[in-house]
Amino acid sequence: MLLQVKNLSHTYDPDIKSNNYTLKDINFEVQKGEFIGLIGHTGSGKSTLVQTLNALIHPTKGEIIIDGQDITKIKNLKEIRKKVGLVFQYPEHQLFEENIAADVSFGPKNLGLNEDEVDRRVKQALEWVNLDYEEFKDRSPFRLSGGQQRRVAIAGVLAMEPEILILDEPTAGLDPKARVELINEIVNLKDKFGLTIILISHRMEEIAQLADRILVLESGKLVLEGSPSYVFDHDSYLEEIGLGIPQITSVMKRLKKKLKLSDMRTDIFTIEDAKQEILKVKRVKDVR
Ligand SMILES: Nc1ncnc2c1ncn2[C@@H]1O[C@H](COP(=O)(O)OP(=O)(O)OP(=O)(O)O)[C@@H](O)[C@H]1O
Repeated sequence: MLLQVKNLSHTYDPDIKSNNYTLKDINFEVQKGEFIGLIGHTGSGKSTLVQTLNALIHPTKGEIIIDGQDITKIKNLKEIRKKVGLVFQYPEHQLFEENIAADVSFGPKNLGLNEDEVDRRVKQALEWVNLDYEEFKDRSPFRLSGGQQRRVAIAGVLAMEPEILILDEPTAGLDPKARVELINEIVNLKDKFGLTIILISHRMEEIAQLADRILVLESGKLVLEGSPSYVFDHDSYLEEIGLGIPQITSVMKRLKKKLKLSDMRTDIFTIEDAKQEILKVKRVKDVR
């Protein structure tokens, strides 16, 4: 088991007896190479949770065990940053160096690595996010498209070679084309390098297509957990807590009900899969 979160609670209130907890007794596990989707209504505690995972926030109670070690007890933050990389919402706001190579090398340099190793990591990280090193290394991060800036910011975290990559709404504010490109990069990171990823997103389509498993937070509690098929089958409950299901899944559910197609699958997350399922059900009906 790569990550175990045990009885994790957090309050921002200095008076911990106030019972004003943002995270409430959260327990979950993540296997190496898994892609976890983290969803929840705004203010449910998603960002707080992921910030405890890379020690930006010290939780009020509980354990976060990575590779058998409770990171809430580790004093050396560099040790934790090597294990867990966190890409914040709008990470381009944190680009600050005059060129891209300098920006991406900031983290590895801070680890005290030698120059050759820093260079190797910068080249590799840029390659991982599909930015050509020679073409981009000397360019200013401020003269890139929004999608490219985001990729440079992600490269900066990847250059730390973390075991777990956490992305907090990586596609927020990008246009559809840049969004699709960035999602493809993220899929590549998992498929090619077997990286363990935790992704926060308000876009249910994105989560459904990417995640192996989804965690649902509501008012600081982990209220639902399972495969996309399982989680998005709880549409009434999700609606109650202010969340939707992917639009295409909703269309399939309505079609099934309206046309009384009892055999039709509704755990469908892409237009292509919807088309195939409708054709399949139609063929079965025609044969009958
Ligand atoms: N630094 C802080 N001090 C006090 N309260 C905070 C702080 N950061 C967040 N909170 C509160 O904790 C709760 C959870 O916030 P958090 O940002 O973790 O939610 P979220 O699910 O990530 O929301 P969003 O989807 O809007 O990003 C909210 O009520 C928020 O106001």
